[in-house]
Amino acid sequence: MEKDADGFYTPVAAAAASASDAGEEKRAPNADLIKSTFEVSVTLADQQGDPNSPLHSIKTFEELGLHQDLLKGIYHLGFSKPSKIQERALPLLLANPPTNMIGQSQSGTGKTAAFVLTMLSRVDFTKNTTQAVCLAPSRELARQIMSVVVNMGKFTPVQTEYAIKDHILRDSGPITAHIVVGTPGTMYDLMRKRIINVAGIKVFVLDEADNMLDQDGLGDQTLRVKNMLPRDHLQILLFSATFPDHVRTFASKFAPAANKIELQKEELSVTGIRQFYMDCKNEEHKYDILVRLYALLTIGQSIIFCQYKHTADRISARMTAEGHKVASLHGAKDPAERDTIIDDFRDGKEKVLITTNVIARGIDILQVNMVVNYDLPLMYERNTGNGGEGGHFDKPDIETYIHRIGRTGRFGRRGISINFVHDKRTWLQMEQIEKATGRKIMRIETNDVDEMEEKMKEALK
Ligand SMILES: Nc1ncnc2c1ncn2[C@@H]1O[C@H](COP(=O)(O)OP(=O)(O)OP(=O)(O)O)[C@@H](O)[C@H]1O
Repeated sequence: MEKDADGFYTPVAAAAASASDAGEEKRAPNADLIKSTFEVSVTLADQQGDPNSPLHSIKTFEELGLHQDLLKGIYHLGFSKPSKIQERALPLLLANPPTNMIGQSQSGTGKTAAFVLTMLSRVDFTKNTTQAVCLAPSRELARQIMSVVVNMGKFTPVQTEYAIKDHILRDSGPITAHIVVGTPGTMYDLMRKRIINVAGIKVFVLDEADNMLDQDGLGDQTLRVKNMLPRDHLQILLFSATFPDHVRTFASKFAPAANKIELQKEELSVTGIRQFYMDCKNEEHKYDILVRLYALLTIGQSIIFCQYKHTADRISARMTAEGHKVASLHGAKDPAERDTIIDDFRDGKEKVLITTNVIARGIDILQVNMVVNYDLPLMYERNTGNGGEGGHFDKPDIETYIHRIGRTGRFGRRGISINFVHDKRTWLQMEQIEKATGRKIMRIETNDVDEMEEKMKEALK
């Protein structure tokens, strides 16, 4: 991938420029923004011409009713044609009067641009007050969304601010940024303390909406934020690759009378991701196999998902001690460290990232061509007996599986996912995943490194 000066935009510069334009030297809003490598591969053109592809569109961006300054931003990012979700959603999102939207489209098909363009289109830049807020489940995703806002808004005077932990200086005054992106806990805090003035907010976006609304996840915090917002004239946008049935009903209440773009069950994951499994003998064997895969993991970049933080730490410490270069990231690390780890990975300084579900959703790093489910994603189920005390992890978490493997195969690229199974229980869990997603998971022999290599290289061709 070539990184020429034009195709490799550094949001830091734009953020600093927009901060100083507004005479706001004190709080450079996006000073820690990541570099984004918005590279577009030639194969995309073919896929965008295929009517069955989620990247297909018959319209151009010009036909979608976007402002000239936003079209410039889009082309600056190297986008030439909209994807299906962008083509279908944008005219509905931009129509007046504003209507709510529940938008579902496979991982890596460009949902972010759809809601970012809506926020940028709805902001009145003559008013220095917050008009659009966007919530995401992790700081990593919030920072990534912000880089899209800054990049797409490069030719607009947009002012932005974060609502993520440890970002806002304690003595900082009220936020006047047009668009605020963050995680629900911090967003709520800033609204409650009136650092964010909610009166002018007219767009409320939930990325990874099913996760943000889930009562077992961030549902309570998200609802608290919503209750702070003006009730009239608020356009609510919910986007995700998955909307399981138990969230769908709540989503419809949360965003009443919404336009809906939905996927069928069999369309949930993109076809460019080839799925494999490896039959390991036991937990220790899983580790051995991972180490044997190391050379393959570093051909491009890879993400290894574990169920627990301590597993991620343990295997990364062990691999590091054995001379391999890996990084680990999870929610118990402090925010500054998390930012450095993900930025280094994004920049390709680290090739293998061992992590938990914290980055299972939304993270867009085009060079990631392999995802390993070291542990399959499992759902916490509360016990039904004994007054509901306690619970256990036994059922596969289908949605998280879809999001995890979706960290590869972005926007038509090829990718591989490998699941480690090691006993009857994990085998059955994988079978359930296969059934629920309707996609075959192929076996790869664990003791034949050549076969492994051959199959994987073929899958990436
Ligand atoms: N019209 C387009 N042309 C070319 N590239 C695009 C286009 N729209 C989006 N992209 C690129 O495709 C990639 C995936 O987009 P995005 O991250 O928005 O996916 P998503 O649908 O939000 O996925 P997820 O469900 O995993 O969050 C990004 O790198 C983005 O820059």
